[in-house]
Amino acid sequence: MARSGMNTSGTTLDPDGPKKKITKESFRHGLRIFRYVLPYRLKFIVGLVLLTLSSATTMGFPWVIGKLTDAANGKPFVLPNGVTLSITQIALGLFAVILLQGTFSFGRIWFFTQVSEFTVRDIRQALYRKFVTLPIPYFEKHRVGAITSRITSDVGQIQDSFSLTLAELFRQVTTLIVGVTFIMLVSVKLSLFMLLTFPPIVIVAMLFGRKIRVLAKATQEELAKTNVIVEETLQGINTVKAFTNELFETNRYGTSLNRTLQAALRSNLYRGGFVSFVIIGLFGGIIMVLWRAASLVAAGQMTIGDLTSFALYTIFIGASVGGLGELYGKVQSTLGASERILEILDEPSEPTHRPRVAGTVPLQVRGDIEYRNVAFSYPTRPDLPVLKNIDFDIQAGEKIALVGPSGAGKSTIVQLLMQFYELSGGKILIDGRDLQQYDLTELRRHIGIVPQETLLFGGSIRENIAYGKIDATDAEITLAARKANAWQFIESFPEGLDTLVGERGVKLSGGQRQRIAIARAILKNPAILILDEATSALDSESEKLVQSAMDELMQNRTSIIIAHRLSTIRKADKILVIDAGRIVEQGTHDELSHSENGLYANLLKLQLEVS
Ligand SMILES: Nc1ncnc2c1ncn2[C@@H]1O[C@H](COP(=O)(O)OP(=O)(O)OP(=O)(O)O)[C@@H](O)[C@H]1O
Repeated sequence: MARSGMNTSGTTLDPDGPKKKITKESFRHGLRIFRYVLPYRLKFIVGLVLLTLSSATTMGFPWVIGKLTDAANGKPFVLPNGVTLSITQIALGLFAVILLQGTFSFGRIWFFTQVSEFTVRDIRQALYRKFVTLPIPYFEKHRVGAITSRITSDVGQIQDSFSLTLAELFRQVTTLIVGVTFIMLVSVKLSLFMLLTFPPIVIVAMLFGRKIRVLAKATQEELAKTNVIVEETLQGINTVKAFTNELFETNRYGTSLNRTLQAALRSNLYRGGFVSFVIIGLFGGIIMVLWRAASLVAAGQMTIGDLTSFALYTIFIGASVGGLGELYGKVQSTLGASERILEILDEPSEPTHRPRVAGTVPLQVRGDIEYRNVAFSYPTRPDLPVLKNIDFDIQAGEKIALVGPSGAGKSTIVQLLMQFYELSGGKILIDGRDLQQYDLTELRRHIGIVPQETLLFGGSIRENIAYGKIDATDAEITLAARKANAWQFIESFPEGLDTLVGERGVKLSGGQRQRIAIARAILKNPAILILDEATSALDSESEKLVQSAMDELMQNRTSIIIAHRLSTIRKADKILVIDAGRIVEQGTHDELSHSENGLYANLLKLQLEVS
């Protein structure tokens, strides 16, 4: 699970969770993400060449400055062919170096960012395609927040890497190698002295920095905890007040705030220490090197120009050593992110959307259904059998009602028909053929569903109805809406079918939403229909409209209804009474209502009493 750090304003930072140690294995694994770069390898190579050139020009800069300083000190710069360059000429050369450096940098950024943008788009696309084809159990085992952060923050992390980190890494390493070579060329004695002084200081500073990061993270975690308290109590403010726990909650928040404060103070102590260490340690080191250098210059073993070059290279080297430490952390996060992304991409998809074998006709479904000794437990709770030995037949065109107490397993029975889960035992046949042998997509195309709670997507009513058949014409949509008794209310909106619904649109009532769902199903025109009746009561007018729309929809289809209303149950050809995952009774309404001690007769009595 990704854990998010928080900055002091409480927004989420650093979504990469626990960092991984860079091992050969994790490195090799993370590198697989590069296959998404392959299509853009030409751009990548151009970027790399420009990066090399820009690094080279950067490294040439201190060298030319040294020559300029020497020229100022009366030691002219002589080219290998014997030509002496004037100060102006050297300065012009310096200008040329900078001009090149600027141009190369532009090109490098342009090419690398292109590669990263294209790559990131492809990775997001691949992830999304994977998400929607993952089987349902995956979504029950993982939180949606965790899944979406793969496509947002993890991909973002990778984007940074391709556009920045990689280039930085390359540059720092070349700076280090070239820089050390150059200072060695300038003065071996001073270089050795410098290398013994500086790197240890930089390494200590890095360790210091790491400690500070750990402490900062602890502060952020404490802060996150205080935020949880605020959120929790504000969301449940009614409960807080009803239990008169205002003082208790205030104290709880206060305690948590104090913990944040302590953590923050501790981290600030280190922060202060770090700054004074940098001032004393780093500048102390500089003083020591300068002292040594000054002695060398005084002894005539080194020119002022060499000293200048040397000092500049030293600064470059120091910066790159420091930068490498930071980059190490970034590479770690990137490897972690890419591993998490690859993990999802490697998940097996549902075998949907298999291309149809050429020459075969589209699947026709009549609608005979058989459940043969079906046993089932949910993958998240494998030890809890939800269905046991479910065995029944439905002839094409029949209406079957599933009734039974809450939690009996009715919804589970119909979910299995959609093949959302794998059976633990037994089999389900449609038109005499095992469900397993169907192409999932083709099969689901023939099953329609009207759920208890209709999910409307943000958009127009038209789009929401057309969800049942994406390419439906306006006439088809209108006809479906009419048949679903939805046209009346749609017409009453000024924008008609274009009325926006969902989060930012009009709010439809429960009955209206159901009729939209029915219109969707009518458009889809499936051979098999699953109706999950809403338990919440509608007013009688709305109830009548929904009921007659459902009757219209059920005509000439095999229908399985999770029934809560007597009127529906009476009309069913057969009723299956489910209790604790078994079929305990089956028959028509008349048969079952007369069996004295039957569960159905009892449920019936209860419902009559309620109404
Ligand atoms: N996704 C799931 N993961 C794990 N267990 C589940 C899941 N969905 C349902 N269950 C469990 O399976 C059992 C049967 O649930 P199901 O939803 O099929 O009952 P139901 O008869 O449709 O109930 P209701 O009438 O209240 O909707 C319940 O014990 C429930 O807790």
